[in-house]
Amino acid sequence: MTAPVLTIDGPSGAGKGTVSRAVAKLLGWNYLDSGSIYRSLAVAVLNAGLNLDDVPAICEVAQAMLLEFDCGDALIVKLNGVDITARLATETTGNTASIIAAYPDVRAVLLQKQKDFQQLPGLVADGRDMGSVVFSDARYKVYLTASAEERALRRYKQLIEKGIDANLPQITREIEERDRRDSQRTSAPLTVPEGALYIDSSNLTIQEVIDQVVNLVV
Ligand SMILES: Nc1ncnc2c1ncn2[C@@H]1O[C@H](COP(=O)(O)OP(=O)(O)O)[C@@H](O)[C@H]1O
Ligand SMILES: Nc1ccn([C@@H]2O[C@H](COP(=O)(O)OP(=O)(O)O)[C@@H](O)[C@H]2O)c(=O)n1
Repeated sequence: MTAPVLTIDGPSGAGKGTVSRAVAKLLGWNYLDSGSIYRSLAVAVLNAGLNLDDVPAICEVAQAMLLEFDCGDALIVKLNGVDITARLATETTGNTASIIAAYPDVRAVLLQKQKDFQQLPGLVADGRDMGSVVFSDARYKVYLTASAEERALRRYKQLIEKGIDANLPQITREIEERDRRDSQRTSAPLTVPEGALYIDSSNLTIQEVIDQVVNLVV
């Protein structure tokens, strides 16, 4: 039996990670935070001091990197044996991830690493192209969004809570820039997958979103 997949795609700060983790826990399913794979590669690329337009070198780093995920209450990620969890959350990492994620060759190298997460009893997969490309035949699909102002405010509060210095106007600009880059790239752009349940969470609580998503499956 193939494991059923629930995909949750959407822009930065929409609540994908929060909702996906909660839904995976409620269903007892596995969880793939595909953005953390792109973010981990961004850390590896920054560590190696590569130029962000050196695609062959980025692909080489992507192929060689060894990632370990510990999906307990909080996600812990190790890159080649070193805990990089704290560096994953920064906006520098997120923006770098968005730049290198636009290269089709880079996406191709990371494809199988993501597909490997489809294991019984099921998978909740969060990202930009989960329902459109990586798990295009998923049984359940959600597109989760919110206004750019609301998403910037959420991200700002999240960074401050983590003790990371943050500036709201700058985050708003970066969110808009990332939306543009993620939606306009030619390879696996951010899009509403066919048949997806569309949820605008601007005026919904986290619990209300979780309820809508779980209702799709049970
Ligand atoms: N519906 C909501 N209402 C208010 N805050 C939310 C909502 N959904 C998520 N958040 C908060 O917004 C922040 C970003 O959520 P996150 O799950 O990291 O988004 P994404 O994975 O889409 O980038 C988190 O601090 C989270 O608690
Ligand atoms: N499936 C995915 C997931 C992330 N990404 C890229 O990786 C970046 C970081 O992803 P993320 O999910 O951690 O970002 P947030 O939504 O948490 O800000 C995104 O801006 C995308 O450019 C992607 O291209 N495809």
